[in-house]
This record gives sequence, C-alpha cells and structure tokens, in this order.
Amino acid sequence: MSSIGGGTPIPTLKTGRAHPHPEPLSGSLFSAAELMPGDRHVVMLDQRLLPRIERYEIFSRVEQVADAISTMKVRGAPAIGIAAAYGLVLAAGFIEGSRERFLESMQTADKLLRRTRPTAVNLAWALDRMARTVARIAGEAPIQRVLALGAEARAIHSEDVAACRAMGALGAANVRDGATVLTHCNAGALATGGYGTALGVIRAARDAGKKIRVLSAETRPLLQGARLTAWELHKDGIQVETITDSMVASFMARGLIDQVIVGADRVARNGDVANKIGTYGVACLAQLHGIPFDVAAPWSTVDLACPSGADIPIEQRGEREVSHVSIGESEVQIMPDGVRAHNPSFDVTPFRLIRALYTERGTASPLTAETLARLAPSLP
Ligand SMILES: CSC[C@H]1O[C@H](OP(=O)(O)O)[C@H](O)[C@@H]1O
Repeated sequence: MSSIGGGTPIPTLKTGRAHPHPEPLSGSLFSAAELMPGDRHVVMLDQRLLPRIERYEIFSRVEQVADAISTMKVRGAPAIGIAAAYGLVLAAGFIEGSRERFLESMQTADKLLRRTRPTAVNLAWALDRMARTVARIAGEAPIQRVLALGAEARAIHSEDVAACRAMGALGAANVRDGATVLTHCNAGALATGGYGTALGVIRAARDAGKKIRVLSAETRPLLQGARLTAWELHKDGIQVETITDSMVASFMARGLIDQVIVGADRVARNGDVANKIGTYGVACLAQLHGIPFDVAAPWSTVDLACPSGADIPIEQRGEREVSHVSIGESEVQIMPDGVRAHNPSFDVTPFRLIRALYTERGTASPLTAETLARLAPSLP
C-alpha cells in the first residue's frame, strides 16, 4: 500500500498536552482512541482482544488507522469518526510542500478512511468537518497545518463526550429506579469518545442514584455485548449480566426486562434507525411485549440527507466472522467447511417501534420526521 505523504515526519512541536488521559469514566480510565502529545501518534485499545487482553497499539500512519477501523480494532459509530479524524492528523504530519500538494495528499487520506465502513454516518460527518479545516489551513506552514488539524480532531472528540453526557441525562430521566434494562451490542465509552450513548444513559441513571440492572445481549457474531459492554460496565461497577440473543424473547415474555436502550449508526430523516444486526428483532419483541424501546445517539449520527432506513447502506462483512469465533488472538471454527454464511453488520428499526431518541440537542418522542427535524440546528 503506497504511503501518503511519504518521507520523514515534520518536526514535532511540543504541544505540552499531558499524556492523553481519556475522559475518566466514573473510575475506569480507558478510551477507544486518543491523539498523543505532539500530534504524531494515535493510541488505540484493540477491542477485538477484549476482555481477555487489554492491548493498546500506537499508530503513526493514516493507513494503520484505516486498517484499525476496517478490522474493528476500533469500532462504534462516534469512535470511528474520531479515529478517522485522528488519522487525517497523522497524514498531515508527513506532508511538506505546496498548498496543492497538501490538498491532494489529504484528499487521498480522506478517501482511504471514508471507504473503511459505510453504515455509520459519523465517519463521513467527521471527515467532512476535517475537510473544512483542511481547506481553511492549506496555505499555512506544515507544522501549523498539523496543529490546526489536531485541535479540530480533539474538539470532535471532546464534543462527543459532552454530547454523550447530555443525552445520557435526558435518557436517564426515563429510566425507572429499580429497572432491568436490556442493551444490544456496545454503545458505550468503547464506541464513542467516552461515556457512551446507550451506556451513557445507564451511567447517568446510576449517577442519579437509580438502582438499575443491565442485561447485555451477547450480540452475535462479534459478541460486543458479551465482550465489551459486560467488560466496560463491570469495570465501572455497574451491575451487568449477559444473556444470549436467543434468550431475549423469553426474558421479555417472563417480565424480566423493563426497558431497552440501544445506540445507533445512522438515523434517517424519517426517524428510522440503523444499528447492530439483531436490533430490529429486539425492537419487534419489545413492541409485542409493550416494553419501551429507546435509542441514544449524538447528532453526528443523524443523517437528514437520508430519507429513510431503506436508503441506509448496510455493511456486509466477511463470512469468517460468523463461521469462526475469536477468543483473544485465537479463533475456533464453528461451521462445517463448504457451508456459506451471511454477515450483514446492521439492520434497520422503523421509527414506529422507537419510543424516544435521545440526542445532545434534545429528545424526539414520539420519534417522527417532524420531532426529529425540530432538533436540527438552524441553517447558517
Ligand atoms: C455508539 S456506537 C453505535 C453502534 O456502533 C456499533 O457497531 P460496530 O460495533 O459494528 O461498530 C453498534 O451498532 C452500536 O450500537
């Protein structure tokens, strides 16, 4: 793979930022991705290895960041947007020379990152925002370009954490004290800049003094619920138990689940929500059993240019993620040779099945095109 920019990196200015201590998550200090002091390296927790192995990797090139997103070392809609923004900062650090040369190389880096994963609109949103900064500073000195892009990427990161806290507070108001709350996949600190969206609602409810019990659905095929949500909440001292995806229906039928809260990868203009595969089934079961089904997502997940869920691109991932189970660095084949597997990574939940969408801009409930549009920022 040809490297972007090539050559040796531009000398680093000491930016004086303390080692990136991620947003403290009520006692557990970890973050999906951080830009290190000097804006030349990104550190990421390899989420594929959790919970057995906590391994942080340090990347210096945008190609490494793109690979980390594609292979899901870093995953989660806001987290991959933040990681991609950091990847552009790394790319800028290798580009000397003219404004035109800079713009051309940064566009190459943008394309590399943009094609990593299609469903989470946060990736495109973050890259579009960074592209505006690229255009604004293209004529500046190389080191100034790196500093400006580093500042913008860090702003994207910190704004996401603030958004998670704001939506968490809104959602927590609708979490009943003593409730058992089901969540699907991982929409926590590991999937965001920190604090989490669905898990941000759970953290905020706990911080408001509510006694809640979380059930994390394991979420085949990559088991984000069993591996990541269980790990993250347990580290934070929040009571969490894991059930298999196949248990959700009977747990609801037996009255063992009071409400559901999940994240999102893209919210269409009519309120349809794309989220991890299996979410739609949980929403149907919740409707059948009269259980409130809520979604938490930052506004960077809302795509008003996308008319409905039918227009959301659904990522198709490799069959091996279904035919094999990964445990740490090893994997075990669970399917017979010669049998194909399907692996759509997301599905779409129609807005009619959703009681409320919590964003940092407010709550849309009932969730409709109209209530969603009311939260949109006014056009400049
Ligand atoms: C706040 S993360 C939203 C979303 O991202 C996850 O997908 P993946 O693990 O494939 O990146 C999952 O759908 C979460 O709900």
